[in-house]
Amino acid sequence: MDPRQRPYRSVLYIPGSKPRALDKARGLPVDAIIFDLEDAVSLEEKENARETLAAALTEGGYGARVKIVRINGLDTKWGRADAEAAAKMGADAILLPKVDSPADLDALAEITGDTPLWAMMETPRGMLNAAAIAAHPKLQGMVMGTNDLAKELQTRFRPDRLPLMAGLGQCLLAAKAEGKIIVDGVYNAFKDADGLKVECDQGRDMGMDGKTLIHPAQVDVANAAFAPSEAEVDLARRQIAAFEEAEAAGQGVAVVDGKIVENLHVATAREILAKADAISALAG
Ligand SMILES: CC(C)(COP(=O)(O)OP(=O)(O)OC[C@H]1O[C@@H](n2cnc3c(N)ncnc32)[C@H](O)[C@@H]1OP(=O)(O)O)[C@@H](O)C(=O)NCCC(=O)NCCSC(=O)C[C@H](O)C(=O)O
Ligand SMILES: [Mg+2]
Repeated sequence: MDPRQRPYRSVLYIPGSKPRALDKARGLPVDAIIFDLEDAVSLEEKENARETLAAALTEGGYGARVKIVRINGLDTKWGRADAEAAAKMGADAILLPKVDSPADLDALAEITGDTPLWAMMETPRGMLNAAAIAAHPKLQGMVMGTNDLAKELQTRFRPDRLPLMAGLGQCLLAAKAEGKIIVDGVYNAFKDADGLKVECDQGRDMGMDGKTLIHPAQVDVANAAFAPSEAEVDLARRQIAAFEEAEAAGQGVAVVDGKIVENLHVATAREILAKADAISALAG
């Protein structure tokens, strides 16, 4: 399936060092997995995690879930070996942390060849260079690293994420301009389903494709928030039908529920139906 057409509602981080979690993910209804060698893995476990992860991916069992390996930065002592190993793990993509500029992706691509790349967007310089990073020919998707970004910006946590909005907006514009996937940052309080829902809804409203997650308990909330609702699907069907009827009558505009429907609304309606179909196909 074209990577842009498939759902990315729930993107779960799994520490590459934890066999139980690596196994559990084989049965979780997530759209994508980030197999992590970076921040979820302690310094003592870095080398072992690479081997544990390679064994889990060789064993397989992750089905249609998109498999993304997050390596350590190339400026760390593990980065190069991670990149070389990740390129042989059969992953769908490799995720580079703390991307500051397209040159960081060039350096990774020299090691990983044709494997598609994803970028962690989590530094002030990365925000400023978001357009150039999104335009990189090997880049498939962006992941917002809101913990690192908050740290670098010295923000305080706010439920409305106002201090992060400039960065989130900048990366969204960049990703959309280049037709790349973009998924939102994690919600750290993994037992707070209500707070997670608020943040997922905010990300969905902004146009994010999905949310990165840190615990299985967060999956259902994200899947629901980033899927088209029944009401949205129903409206999309009615808009398409009304527009086709208007067109047949020689008109360029239809009216549904008191609101105009033009070509561009029909395009959005078709995208909503395509996403709903893709989600049904995954579930089936
Ligand atoms: C947060 C955790 C440390 C909690 O772990 P734990 O106490 O083991 O949780 P539970 O006992 O509730 O776990 C229940 C079962 O679920 C499995 N589990 C837990 N987490 C995951 C997971 N992420 N994926 C798959 N399975 C998971 C446990 O193994 C239990 O299974 P079982 O025993 O068979 O019943 C832990 O959830 C965790 O480590 N989460 C990941 C943390 C992480 O990935 N952090 C790094 C990513 S966040 C980040 O870096 C973002 C970015 O860079 C930024 O800057 O913002
Ligand atoms: Mg980070």
